[in-house]
Amino acid sequence: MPSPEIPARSRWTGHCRQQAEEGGGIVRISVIGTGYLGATHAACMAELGFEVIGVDIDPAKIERLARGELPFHEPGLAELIVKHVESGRLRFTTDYAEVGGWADVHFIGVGTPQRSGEHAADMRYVDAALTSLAESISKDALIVGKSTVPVGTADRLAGLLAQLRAANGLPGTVELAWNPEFLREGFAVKDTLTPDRIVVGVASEHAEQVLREVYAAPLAADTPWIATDFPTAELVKVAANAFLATKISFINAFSEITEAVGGDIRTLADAIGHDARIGRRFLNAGVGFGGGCLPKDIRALQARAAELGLTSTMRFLSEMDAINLRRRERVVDLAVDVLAADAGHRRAAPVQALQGARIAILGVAFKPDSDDVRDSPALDVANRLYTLGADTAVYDPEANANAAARFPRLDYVDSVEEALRDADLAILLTEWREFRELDPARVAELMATPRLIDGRNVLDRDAWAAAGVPVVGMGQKVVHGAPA
Ligand SMILES: NC(=O)c1ccc[n+]([C@@H]2O[C@H](COP(=O)([O-])OP(=O)(O)OC[C@H]3O[C@@H](n4cnc5c(N)ncnc54)[C@H](O)[C@@H]3O)[C@@H](O)[C@H]2O)c1
Ligand SMILES: O=c1ccn([C@@H]2O[C@H](COP(=O)(O)OP(=O)(O)O[C@H]3O[C@H](CO)[C@@H](O)[C@H](O)[C@H]3O)[C@@H](O)[C@H]2O)c(=O)[nH]1
Repeated sequence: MPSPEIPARSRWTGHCRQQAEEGGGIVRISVIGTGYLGATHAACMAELGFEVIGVDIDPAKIERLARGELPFHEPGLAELIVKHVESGRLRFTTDYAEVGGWADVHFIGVGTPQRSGEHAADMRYVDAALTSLAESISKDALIVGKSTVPVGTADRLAGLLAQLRAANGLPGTVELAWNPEFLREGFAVKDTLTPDRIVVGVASEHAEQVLREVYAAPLAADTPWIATDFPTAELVKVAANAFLATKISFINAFSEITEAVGGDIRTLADAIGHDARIGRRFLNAGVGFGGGCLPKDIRALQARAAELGLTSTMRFLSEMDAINLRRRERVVDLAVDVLAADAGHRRAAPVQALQGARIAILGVAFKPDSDDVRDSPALDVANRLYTLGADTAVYDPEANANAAARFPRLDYVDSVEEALRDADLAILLTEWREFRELDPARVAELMATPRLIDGRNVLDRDAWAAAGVPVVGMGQKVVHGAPA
C-alpha cells in the first residue's frame, strides 16, 4: 500500500542531481545499526562513493568504528572501514539528530533476533529505529529497511511512519521501502558490492528510482534488479533462507540413513549435485547450520505463518530444524562411542565415557572466516561435551573471545597445537583453512591418542588414517567407535 507521504519524483531526482552537480555526492546515506550487516553496508556504500554515517545505540561499538576499528571479524571489511574513515567519507554516531537533517536515504539494519522463549522475531529494535528516524528526519528522505522481518512488517511500519510524521509535523516528506539483504558472513564485502541480485519492495516509482541511484554501480554490472511490492520483497528473503536451511537438512537427513546402513554421504551429494536442477552447493553434510540467520529465520517464518492461520504450510521447517539439531547430538554420541571403545565398553553412559577425557575442539564459530558464535553448532557441541564431564580444549582462530563471553567455563587455548597436545580425541567443528591444512603427522605426534571426528567432512580420511590419525566423519556408519 503506498505511503501517504510520497514526494514528487521530479522533485527528488532534481534534488539528487543538484547535489551531484554541486559535487557533494549523489546522495548522503545513513545506516542504522552497525552490526555485521550495518557496518558492512555502511563501508560498502562509502566504497561506492556516497557520504555515509553509521548510527548505533551501542556507544562502545560506535567509538571503535569511529577509530577505524572493526568490532568483529569479517575479511576485507576492516580495511574498507579504515580507508573511508580516513577519507572522511564514513563517520559513526550514536545521535540520530546528526543524520535526520543530513541523509537522503536511511538504511535500517538493526537486529531481529529470536524472541526469548518463542519462535517469533523480536521486532523491538526495528520499531525503535523507525520511530527514532521518523522523529528526527527534517527533509525529504527515503527509509529503506534491510533487516530480515516477518511479512507484513513494511506495511505496518509505513502506517506507523505516516502517523508519527503527522504527529510531529517535521519538514520533509518521508517514504519507506524494503530492500532485503542476502550477504553471507565471511563474504560480506563481496556480496554487498557484487550481489547475486537486488530486491526492492517499493510503493512508488520514486522509491525505486532513488534505490536505482544508490545501486547504480551494481546495476551497471548487470546485477538482476527485482522491484516488487512489500510482501514479496520480505518473503523473498525468508524464502531464500528457508530453502538453504532445507537443502542442508535434506542432505543431513540422508546422513542419518548412511550412518545406519553404510554408504558415503559426500559421494551421494556429489552425484545428486551434478544435476543442474539440484546443484552441489549447500549440500555439505556435517554438524549442521547455525549463525544469526538461518535458525532464527526459519523459526520466525513458522511463527508468522501460524499468525496468518497457515501453521501447516510451514510445518516442514520444524522438521528441518529438528534434523539440524540432531546433528549436534550425533557428534556428542560419536565422541561417546569413540571414547567408550577405549574402555572396551560396547555402550557407555556419556558421563562415564567423557569424564576426564581431554577433547580438542577445533573451531567454535558458526562458520569459517567469521567470529560469530550466535547459535553456533560447534560451540553448542563443545558446551554439551563439557557439561557431560569432558575436559574441552577449545581453539578457534577468531571466535575464542566471543565464545568465552557465552560459555566462560570451557578451556580456551591460543593455538591449534595447544588444543591438540595430549588430547584423547579431536573434533573438527568449523572448517577453517588452518584446520583443513593441518599436517596429520604432526597431529599424531601431539595427541595422547591420535583420532579425530570430522564434523564438517572436509578431511581426506584415507590420508589422515595413513598418517596415523583415524578419522570418523558425519554420515559414516560407525561401530564401536570406528568406521564400519
Ligand atoms: N549478519 C548477516 O550476515 C545478515 C545478512 C542478511 C541479513 N541480516 C539481517 O540483518 C539484521 C541485522 O543483523 P546483524 O547480524 O547485523 O545483527 P547485529 O546484532 O550484529 O547488529 C545489530 C545492531 O543494531 C544495533 N541496534 C539495535 N537497536 C538499535 C537502534 N534502535 N538504533 C540503532 N542501532 C540499533 C545494535 O546495537 C547492533 O549493533 C537482522 O535482521 C538479520 O537477520 C543479517
Ligand atoms: O552445505 C552447507 C552450507 C552451509 N552450512 C552451514 O550453514 C550455516 C549458514 O551458512 P551460510 O549460509 O554460508 O552463512 P550465513 O552468513 O548465515 O548466510 C545465510 O544467512 C544470511 C542472513 O540472512 C543470508 O543473507 C545469506 O544469504 C545466507 O546464506 C553455517 O553454519 C554453515 O556451516 C552447512 O552446514 N552445509
